Parts: sequence; structure tokens; C-alpha cells
Amino acid sequence: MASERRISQVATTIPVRNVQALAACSADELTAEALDRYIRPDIDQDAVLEEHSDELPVIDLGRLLNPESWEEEAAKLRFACEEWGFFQVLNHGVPEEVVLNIKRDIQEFFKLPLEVKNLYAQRPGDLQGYGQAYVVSNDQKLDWADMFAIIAQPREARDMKRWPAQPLTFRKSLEDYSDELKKVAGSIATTIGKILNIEPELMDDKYAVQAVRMNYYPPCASMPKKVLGFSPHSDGSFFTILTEVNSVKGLQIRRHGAWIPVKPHPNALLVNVGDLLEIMTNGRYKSIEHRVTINAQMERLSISAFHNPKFDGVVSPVLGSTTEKVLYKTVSVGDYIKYQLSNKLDGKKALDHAKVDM
Ligand SMILES: O=C(O)CCC(=O)C(=O)O
Ligand SMILES: [Fe+2]
Repeated sequence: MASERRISQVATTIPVRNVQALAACSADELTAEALDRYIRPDIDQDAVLEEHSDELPVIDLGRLLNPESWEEEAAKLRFACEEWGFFQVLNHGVPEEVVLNIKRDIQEFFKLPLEVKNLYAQRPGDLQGYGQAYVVSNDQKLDWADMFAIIAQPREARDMKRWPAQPLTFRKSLEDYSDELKKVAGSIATTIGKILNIEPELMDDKYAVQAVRMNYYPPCASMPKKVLGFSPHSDGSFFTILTEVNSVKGLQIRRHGAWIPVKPHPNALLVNVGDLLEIMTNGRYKSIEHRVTINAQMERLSISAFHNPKFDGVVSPVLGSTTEKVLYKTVSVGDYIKYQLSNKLDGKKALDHAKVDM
């Protein structure tokens, strides 16, 4: 109930259909009218530059953890955060089995009958439940996706009641995955802390919360090029670690006004800088805008792990030099995330709210 109050205080929600069920309807049910709410007239507004996919920065976590190669790899990480706001992590040390287990269970979960999945839904728009996992306002076109989100940390605070009983191993798989990702997040955060010369404990349990969202993007046979799985947005987090569950592409990142598709790499974790890290670095690290496109035949699944500061804390810009102009205000994490959720997904608009008035 608490979450219901929270969501309704900050936003308008509208009832949404389960997209997986909609996508499974027969062709004559999927009329232009039925799909109208999903159709994006502006999808082709900016170029998609396939040829730049190979340029995405890659960070080797093993080298980052080795004192001998640390400096060189940290310089790459800094470059990636400043110039791209996005990088791939290889040699991340997450055991293959942990990744395979969570991938398998998420695929199984989304295959369950709608009635079963709905048992875990709070209500449309609720971040904690199964369904369209974020809040939309009435004039927004809907995303072609279903989501299941859970606050995965700290372990003891995880909500047992809402935990899906199927597949049987789902809970353990997610807990293992979440613990492993916490380690990866810790290594990244420690490196960023060292580069910025700030508190290395940034990602300790005391300071950080991890939220995990599982995203399911059904195929759209009739008009795949006209719908979006995820509207262009930036994440409100410090940073987000994304795992692509199957090898169906769809994620695109925004760079110099165009979209660059990310090629799924089975062993990579994808990391993007979020708004709170952009604020903390006074804009030197870029919270990258991204979106998800849809395939005509194949479903896509992904897992986003958001690494956030504690909701009752504040984030202040740390300047890189004494001559640097302050661009961002100190923000309350709780207020920022609330504000971010209350706005329809619209690129990086929420960040404007945190900018110092010029
Ligand atoms: O599914 C993806 O590739 C992206 C998901 C995403 O952007 C998010 O969960 O914030
Ligand atoms: Fe995102």
C-alpha cells in the first residue's frame, strides 16, 4: 500500500495491457487502432549509425583490479564515462553459471501464463510489480514491453511476499546474480571514486541500493519499425549494469545526435552512466540517452541493475578544478528519483531540473 501511495502522489498512471499477451493476438485483432497507442511517428527522426557499433569502449575488469594495469584501464574507464557515458565490461568475474541461471529463469518467468505473472503485479505502473513498470502520463505513447522489477538489496529487506514462486530457482538465481553484480558495481565505483578523489565507499551497503528490473520485449510482427520497446531516456541511477539475456539486438545509445546500436556480446556486461553520476561529476561524465527497438520475429529480454545512492541521501557536484563552473545543484536522491519517475520518459529532461539556473 505504501508504494501505491507513493506512486499516486507523484504521477498519473493509466491502465496498460500486457504487451506479451497483446503481441500473441491474431493478426486480425492487431488492427492499426489497437496498436495506435504504441506507434511512434518520430522514430526515424535521427540517423541510426550501425557502422559505429564497433567503437563502443570496452573495459577489462581484471586489468582494472590488477595494480599493475590499473592506471591504464582506469584512464580508459574515465574516457568512456566522459566521452560516451557507456562501456562494455569484459573479464568481469561473474561466474558463467550465475549468468546462465538468471537468464534461464527470467525466460521461464516470462513464459508463465499471464494469470500467474499477474499474481505478482501490484497494479499498472507500479515499479514493484509485473506489468508496465513505469509511470506514464496520458499523452504518452506506450512502450512495447512488459517489466518485472524488484528492489534486490539489501538482502534482508527483500520483500518475500511478492516473490514469484515460479520458476522454483528464480529467487536464488536473482540473489546470486545481484550479489555478483554488487561486486562488479563496487569495483567500478571504487575506480570512479579514485579518479574523482572522493569517498571510495560510495557503493557500500550503507550508501547504496540496487534495484533490478527485468525487461521483456515481445516481437511486433505487423509493425516492428513503428514501435519502441523503451522510449528514449536516461537512467536516474549512479550507473546501470545491463545484461542482455538473449542475443536479440535492440538497445541503441545516443551519440552526437544519432543512434548507435549495441551489438549483444554474450560475455559482456553493459554499463551506462546515470543522471546522479552526471550530477556528481558536474556534467563531466555523461548520463547517456538510450532506447530499445523491436524485432519482427524475436523477443528480446534484458536485466537492468540500477546502482543508486541511498534514497535518503544527497548528491552534490564534485568539481574537477577550481576554475570549473558549478552546473548542477545538490539534489536529494529520493526527490530526484521521484521527480524522474513522475515525468514521462523524454530523453534527459529530468536532469534539467537539477541544473543551476543560469
Ligand atoms: O533493455 C535494454 O536494453 C535497456 C533497458 C533500460 O534502458 C532500462 O531498464 O533502463
Ligand atoms: Fe535505461
